[in-house]
Amino acid sequence: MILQTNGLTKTYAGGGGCENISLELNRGQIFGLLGPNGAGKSTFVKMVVGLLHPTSGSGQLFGLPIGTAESRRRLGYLPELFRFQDWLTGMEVLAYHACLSGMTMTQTRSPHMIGRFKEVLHRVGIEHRGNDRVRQYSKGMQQRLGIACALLMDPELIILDEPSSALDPIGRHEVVQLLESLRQEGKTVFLNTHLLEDVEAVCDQVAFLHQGKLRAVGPMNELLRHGTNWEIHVGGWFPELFDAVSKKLLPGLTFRMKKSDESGEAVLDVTARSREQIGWMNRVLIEEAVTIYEVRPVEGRLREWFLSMSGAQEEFRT
Ligand SMILES: Nc1ncnc2c1ncn2[C@@H]1O[C@H](COP(=O)(O)OP(=O)(O)OP(=O)(O)O)[C@@H](O)[C@H]1O
Repeated sequence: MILQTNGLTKTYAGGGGCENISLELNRGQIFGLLGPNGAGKSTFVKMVVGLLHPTSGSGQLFGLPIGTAESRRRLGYLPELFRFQDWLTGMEVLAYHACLSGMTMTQTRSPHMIGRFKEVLHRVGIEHRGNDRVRQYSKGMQQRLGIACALLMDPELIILDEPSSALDPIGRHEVVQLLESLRQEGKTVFLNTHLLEDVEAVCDQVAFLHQGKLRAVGPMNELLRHGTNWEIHVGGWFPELFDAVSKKLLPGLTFRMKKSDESGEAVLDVTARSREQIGWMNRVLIEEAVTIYEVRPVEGRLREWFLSMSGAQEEFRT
């Protein structure tokens, strides 16, 4: 096991933080931690890398207590809000990070290390800018440099907090490819991100944080299979029913009209947290004298899952 946390909790003075997080991360996995803004994702990661002291709970990295220098030796980390010394060149930033990892300046000037700096810059696609100062980099290039810093010492575990937030679609695609190549090399990756397409493309395991609490964790295929999206084909539908039905729904249960025609036949696209909620939806429809012709699950997508887990109460009308 690479990472294990037991009831990890951080409570900030003004509230917020995260509560009682127990997670396990196995070697070779790409793990995606999802959640809306302010859910507590960065707080969790900061405790794991030793930047924040937990209020309670514990964790082990490589079997060593989190927060210790020893537990960090095999770890590469890209913080969410990174700021580099913008008067340094990309190569110099990497040399500085090598020194932070325990090397001397003389060692960073060895042909081996110069080669390594060029290699990681190449890996993130900015090798041609290595001798330019960081202040001349775009935000996306700085983010790429941050990923290069995380990979620099060839860590076994790479923790990336929002690695693609400043990248254009090509850059994001390249990050997904990079993550896949890291997995092929047997590395383990922990990813905090809002970019659901990236998570869908690459993660094996997904956890969902909401208001500081862990709401779900498991293999992505399994979580999506527990399908949150259903189609209900009905008869006897008329537009005024939309509000009547909406008023009776439970948190996490939402629907939109997918199709409807003048004869009163309609297809409702329903997002639910559980099968029981679909039972409730059927009951509500029957109470409104709607005829149900067919109820069937639709293969889930991460976006729908994310919205239903967040308890999004938005209803869409088409
Ligand atoms: N240093 C701090 N002091 C006080 N409260 C904080 C601090 N850092 C974060 N918080 C609060 O803790 C909660 C979780 O914040 P955190 O940054 O961990 O969330 P997040 O899921 O990473 O959000 P985002 O996706 O927006 O980066 C929020 O309510 C936030 O306001």
